[in-house]
Amino acid sequence: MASLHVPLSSLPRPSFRPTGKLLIRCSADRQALFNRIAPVYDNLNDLLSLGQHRIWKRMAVSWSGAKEGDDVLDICCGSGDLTFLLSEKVGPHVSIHGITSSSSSQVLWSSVQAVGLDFSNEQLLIASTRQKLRSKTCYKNIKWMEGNALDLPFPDSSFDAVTIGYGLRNVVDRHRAMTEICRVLKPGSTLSVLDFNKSINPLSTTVQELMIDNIVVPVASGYGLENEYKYLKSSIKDFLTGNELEKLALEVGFSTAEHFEIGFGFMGNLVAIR
Ligand SMILES: C/C(=C\Cc1cc(O)c2ccccc2c1O)CCC[C@H](C)CCC[C@H](C)CCCC(C)C
Ligand SMILES: C[S@@+](CC[C@H](N)C(=O)[O-])C[C@H]1O[C@@H](n2cnc3c(N)ncnc32)[C@H](O)[C@@H]1O
Repeated sequence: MASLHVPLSSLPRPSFRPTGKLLIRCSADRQALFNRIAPVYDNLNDLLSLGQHRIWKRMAVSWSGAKEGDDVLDICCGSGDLTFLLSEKVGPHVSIHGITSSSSSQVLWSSVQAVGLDFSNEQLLIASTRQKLRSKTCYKNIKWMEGNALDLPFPDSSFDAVTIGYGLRNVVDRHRAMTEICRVLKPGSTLSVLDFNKSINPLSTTVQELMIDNIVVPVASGYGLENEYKYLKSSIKDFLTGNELEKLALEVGFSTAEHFEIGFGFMGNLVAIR
């Protein structure tokens, strides 16, 4: 696991209003934010969620229904947590070379692929570095792509399952993103959207905000990332509730959509079938 001791000087500098408030208005600002936090992103997630985010991500991938032999896509993949979990679902789990006959002919890897797409090159660099450090056969079939969730570079009906973890809240046009996801999914296939839960329960909202203000942001400020993690609270405030996410999915063409609250109500997962 990468060390948390990343020199602040190595992090690219953000742009601020004269008031010192970080601007996160457009795609470029968000791209820059995720490039800046990339070196410490995984470790801060482990620390700040006490490792729970790994359980939530496993739940999201299970809900995607991804199975052996499927073609799968993880949008806004970041450092690849969900992409790795998807590749474990779709395989292959033994080296094809290992099951070849005695002939010396090269056997091509299965066409099965788990694709991780993100527009942050720094996040993708972390993802591909992690992939190189892992030995599981299935990880060899992961392909990392730099691209935009709002304009997916795939034909219609390309994938058997799609995940987007902590990404939908961060794209600048959620309707367009969901429309694109619906387009690239095969009919009858599943989208699994994991993100923070914008609760309709005032107490849950208050506790979530108190934890961000009093634990998450102070810890992040130790890495010079106070404003980047302050963005979390405003982005959740601007997000959609579970019901609104279900409505959006049906609006763009999914046949069914259901939102589940997880992580003590702090997180949520939308499961939508094309
Ligand atoms: C994996 C998690 C968050 C990913 C993430 C998403 C974003 O949109 C960000 C935007 C800006 C900076 C960072 C992120 C980002 O890391 C969820 C877990 C990590 C959270 C940072 C911690 C959230 C704490 C919860 C409010 C309460 C957790 C309770 C748990 C039972 C301990
Ligand atoms: C909070 S991270 C989530 C990473 C990973 N899915 C996870 O669960 O840890 C959000 C990611 O979304 C990416 N992102 C935001 N908007 C995007 C867009 N329009 N196209 C592609 N990636 C985008 C960011 O670069 C960042 O890596």
